[in-house]
Amino acid sequence: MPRVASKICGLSTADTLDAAIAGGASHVGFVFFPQSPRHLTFEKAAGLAARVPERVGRVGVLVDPDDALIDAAIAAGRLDAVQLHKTGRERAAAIAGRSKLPIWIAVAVRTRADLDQAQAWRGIAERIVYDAKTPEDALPGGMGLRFDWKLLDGFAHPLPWALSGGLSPDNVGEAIGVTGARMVDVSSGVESAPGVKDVDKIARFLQAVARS
Ligand SMILES: O=C(O)c1ccccc1NCC(=O)[C@H](O)[C@H](O)COP(=O)(O)O
Repeated sequence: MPRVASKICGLSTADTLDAAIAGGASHVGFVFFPQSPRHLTFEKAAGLAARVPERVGRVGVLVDPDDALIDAAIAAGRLDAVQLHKTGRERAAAIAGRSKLPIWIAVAVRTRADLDQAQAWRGIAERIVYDAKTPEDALPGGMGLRFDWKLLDGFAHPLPWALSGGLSPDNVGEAIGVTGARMVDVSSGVESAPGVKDVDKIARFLQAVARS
């Protein structure tokens, strides 16, 4: 088991899912957001979820979802956790109560002040995913953007957390060294084109994490 856990997000094919599992990912991410090039139909998610062994967590990535979407995603993806983007505190608490699953909250970071939002999630979220803030008209994640990792220096994390945003096989070792992250999350950094995961990049990313 590597010292640092990894979530490979936005998987949509059996071969890239298998590469993430074989490479030692602790979690795999399934995106349920039609605007994303990584969006999964429920049928596809069910097929992928069936390939994931018990030791690997299945995380559903959703953007302010309604109950019908949450319920269908949990069932199809056999989810172990729900990662929420752009979802308010009350709504996230309702989703936690309804789903009985751990909630991961994406906190969009550009400045040090953005980190303070993490405090509000005590008692609701199991984990904070610090991700780079994206432009208003863009996807809330999976954009390959990174924030200044130094912003995390000395920050008193209220909850377990993961580092995300613009990570790649070439920079993840440095990112772990600078931030002390115990979990990292990647999507576009292990792709050859938006939504197209690359088995070699996935393997290189997980090897770099294992070395750090
Ligand atoms: O990846 C998506 O398409 C996506 C769409 C809508 C909301 C969230 C999304 N991704 C969330 C993730 O967990 C990504 O892994 C994270 O944003 C990092 O992405 P990247 O910078 O491309 O590694």
